[in-house]
Amino acid sequence: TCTQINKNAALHPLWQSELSVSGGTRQSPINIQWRDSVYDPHLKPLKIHYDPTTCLYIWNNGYSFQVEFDDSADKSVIMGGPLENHYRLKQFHFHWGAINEWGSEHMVDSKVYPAELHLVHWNPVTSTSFEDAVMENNGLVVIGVFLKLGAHHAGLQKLVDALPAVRHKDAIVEFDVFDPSCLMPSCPDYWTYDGSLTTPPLTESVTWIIKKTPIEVDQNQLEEFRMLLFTSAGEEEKRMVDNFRPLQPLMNRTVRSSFR
Ligand SMILES: NS(=O)(=O)c1cccc(F)c1
Ligand SMILES: [Zn+2]
Repeated sequence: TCTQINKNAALHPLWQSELSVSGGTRQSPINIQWRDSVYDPHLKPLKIHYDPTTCLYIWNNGYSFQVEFDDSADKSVIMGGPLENHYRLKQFHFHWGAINEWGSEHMVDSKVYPAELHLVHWNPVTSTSFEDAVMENNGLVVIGVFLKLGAHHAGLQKLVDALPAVRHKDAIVEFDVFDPSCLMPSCPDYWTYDGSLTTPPLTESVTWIIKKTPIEVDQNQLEEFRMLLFTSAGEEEKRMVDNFRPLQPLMNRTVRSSFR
């Protein structure tokens, strides 16, 4: 069952510290109850300007595959939405399940998706580096996009084609021009709430922006994610699946929506 898997996910070495993060009041991910979210008319449209030439490389960090960007200038930035200033794109990565029945970190009315994309940005106005921003209140903004099973996603395929080259933990391959805007749904609607990183250090420094509408990817593309490995070359192979954190308590938080 889903809870059983969640427990397994929580016991994965990565999240062993999971059980020890006490005192957290704004942990992620959460289940977004649509009817409890509050429409906020002051929320602006999210503005996204990614420069495809800032894309650097793709690598397997042992719990996901991650695409890193050159964040030494304000070239790939987001602004607007709930944000007071602009934030720089640092990296994006995914979370997914062993089968299509689960895999996302956030849920909407307890509906779970087979995978979830996270685009990670940091605040260059209040921090001098991504590493600093990780420790800053509202130092980070992560845009979450749900993936659902459906049509082939041509933009994603360029990423999928690079995955065999980063099958093992710590593998890295140059990944040149890529515009992650192609992974964004066209619908502007989103929810936003204050939360945390969903992997260690689990710091409570994230303004989450969760897109309401999923993007569609096909079965073959999801299966390519599941062929990655948690393990390094030479170790006994462990498939990289179920790399999501279990739901965390909402506690004293309100989820705002940009749409009625
Ligand atoms: N999964 S996540 O909360 O987006 C995340 C985890 C760790 C580091 C980071 F920059 C983002
Ligand atoms: Zn993530």
